[in-house]
Amino acid sequence: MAHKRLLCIAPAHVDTDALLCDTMPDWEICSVTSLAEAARELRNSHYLVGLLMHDREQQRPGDIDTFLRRHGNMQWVGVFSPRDLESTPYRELVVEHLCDYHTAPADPVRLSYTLGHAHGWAMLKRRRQQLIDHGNADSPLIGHCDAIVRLRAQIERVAKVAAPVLIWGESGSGKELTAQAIHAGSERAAGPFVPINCGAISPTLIQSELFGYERGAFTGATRGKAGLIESADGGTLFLDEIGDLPKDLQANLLRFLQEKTICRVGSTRQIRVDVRVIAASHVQLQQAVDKGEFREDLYYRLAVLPVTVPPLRDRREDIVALAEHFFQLYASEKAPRLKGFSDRAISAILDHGWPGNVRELINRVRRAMVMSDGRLITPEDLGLTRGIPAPMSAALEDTRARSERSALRDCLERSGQNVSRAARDLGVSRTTMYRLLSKHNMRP
Ligand SMILES: Nc1ncnc2c1ncn2[C@@H]1O[C@H](COP(=O)(O)OP(=O)(O)OP(=O)(O)O)[C@@H](O)[C@H]1O
Repeated sequence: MAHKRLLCIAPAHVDTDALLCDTMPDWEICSVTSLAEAARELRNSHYLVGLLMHDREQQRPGDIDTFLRRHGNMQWVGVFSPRDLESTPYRELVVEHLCDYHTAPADPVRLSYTLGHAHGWAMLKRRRQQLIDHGNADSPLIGHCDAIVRLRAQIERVAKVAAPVLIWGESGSGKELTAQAIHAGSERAAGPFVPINCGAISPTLIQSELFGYERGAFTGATRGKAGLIESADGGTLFLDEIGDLPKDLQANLLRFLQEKTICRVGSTRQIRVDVRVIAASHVQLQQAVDKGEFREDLYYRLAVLPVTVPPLRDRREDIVALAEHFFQLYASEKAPRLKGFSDRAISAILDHGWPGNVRELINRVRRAMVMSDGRLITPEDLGLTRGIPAPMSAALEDTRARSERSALRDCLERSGQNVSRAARDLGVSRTTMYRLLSKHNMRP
């Protein structure tokens, strides 16, 4: 059992020994009388739990807010007079920063239970953070379900050999992450990992992008340039959406895979390149081969080691852990009061089909973290309300409008009233940003 330590901030006239020591004999308690003294103590010592017994004469709400914001990694319990709790700034403090509160005069026994719970809660959070920080140190892929355990084992196996890998998986399921993991686990880990999305480069440019060009190869080519294959020398080339590679380039790629040499556009000189190729596709390439859209010989060259990334809907046991991982990952974008997911949100996450896979999950969680108005993310914040008994639509509209207004205000404030930056932070276009500002009668 971890040693329990409490930092207690109380006015000088409160006898904290008499209040706490009898009911909390197993705790080590440090009592201080001001926020400044508490800040000094926290610079030198580590505490999981703090008790703030409010001193109206000495502590203004703004000072308490600044102090608790700075020390938000602890669990704080407050004791306030009933009069304090009638005023909005104090109620805001309680909601924003405290895990629980009592009204003065506090009952020692009840207070000791609350502090015990706060300590248990802090331990759980610390354990979860340790898992997030270190639990997956060997693999960037979060998850413990059978499908991910199998995928990790496959990655480990194919990383050890040099043959080409063909990764299949739905869009957003983690194909590039899988390719990165194979590269990181291979002998080439110190070399470059060069990704290229074959579907995103125009067919007229892809040849020179991949193979490079010599000076004078075409109008405007005033200097020669190495292509992506050359720049991956000693490392791994990741060809995403390989099914989109034009037919003539499929022939060039096949030649490179067979001969390990390339020819820049506008040159006949063969350049030897040492690259491992990992290709990926969201369509079953075999079907493209059957339809004559993809060269069969290239397919067999690439598919020496096939790896399948399962869709998120087949990894139900991991979805909540992934959602919580991304909540932690983007914690700096959320309001301090936001503590996690409501039970309804967890049910909605589990019920959703995730057609956009992990990328959709990331986008929904990030959006919810910006839009949420409360302490816990709701299905509405995630945009997952289908199939869940909805609150009355007027109330929902009202909640949504309030969320939008507060997200717009926060983002504009953070960006120094810069509309483009605020739009980027919110993940919307500038046009949508202006539409939202006008809808809410707001001006940057
Ligand atoms: N198991 C996982 N653990 C943690 N993050 C993941 C996991 N799977 C995917 N991601 C994250 O999800 C996002 C999408 O993954 P990735 O880009 O690898 O998917 P993809 O299948 O290559 O997508 P596309 O087909 O659209 O190119 C990335 O931010 C990635 O880091």
